Amino acid sequence: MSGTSAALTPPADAVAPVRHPDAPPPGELLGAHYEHCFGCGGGQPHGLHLQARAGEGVSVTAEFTVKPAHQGAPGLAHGGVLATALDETLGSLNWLLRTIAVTGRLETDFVRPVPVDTVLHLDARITAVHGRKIYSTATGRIGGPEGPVAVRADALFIEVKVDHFIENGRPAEIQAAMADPDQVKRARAFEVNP
Ligand SMILES: CCCCCCCC/C=C\CCCCCCCC(=O)SCCNC(=O)CCNC(=O)[C@H](O)C(C)(C)COP(=O)(O)OP(=O)(O)OC[C@H]1O[C@@H](n2cnc3c(N)ncnc32)[C@H](O)[C@@H]1OP(=O)(O)O
Repeated sequence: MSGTSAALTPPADAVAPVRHPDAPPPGELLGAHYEHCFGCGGGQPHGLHLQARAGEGVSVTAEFTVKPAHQGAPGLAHGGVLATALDETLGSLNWLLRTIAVTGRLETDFVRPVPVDTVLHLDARITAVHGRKIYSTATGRIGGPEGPVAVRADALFIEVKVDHFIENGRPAEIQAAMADPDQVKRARAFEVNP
């Protein structure tokens, strides 16, 4: 069972994504966008610690090992955790555009059960851009990067400004982030696109 809703089908006048000239080269780790992010942050003890790597064009790869803490049914990954891994991998694509964007819609197909200790090989790419709307797709394979697809997702990310976080985030974390020069530098750099 699979299929993509109309909201995730790019309109006819959507354009191909353009890799930013300053995007990390293929093979390079992208790094966390925020230390306490549940998906990628190194400072988040309960997080997934996903590390995405730039691929060719506007694509990324990542590996996620399913841990006992990620179970839904006995010995099997929880679907929501797998969706999080897909969401995070898809979100990291926006750093190749140097655009800050948040998930508007995420549609996930769960094709095969994923046992604990499995390495999920994630592969994601941006398919089209229409104004602030960024269309993307991802797969998660098991048994190796060329193994069978266990999960897949299509997504729509929406471009936002840094103010999206400043206006909506809890003040304590926003103040801490704004006091961190690396975080501010990283966030502001993405607002000055050529
Ligand atoms: C110095 C301070 C430090 C801060 C620095 C931080 C740096 C962080 C860097 C990077 C962060 C990346 C984080 C990635 C984390 C992984 C990904 C996530 O989990 S993100 C969290 C989950 N997502 C949300 O929380 C979104 C909640 N939703 C919203 O805030 C709004 O709904 C938002 C921004 C998505 C859209 O609201 P609107 O008012 O800006 O725009 P409208 O006009 O509603 O939509 C624009 C277009 O998009 C379509 N659209 C919007 N939502 C849609 C949907 N759900 N389905 C289909 N289309 C949708 C609309 O139909 C419209 O299309 P038409 O231009 O008219 O063609």
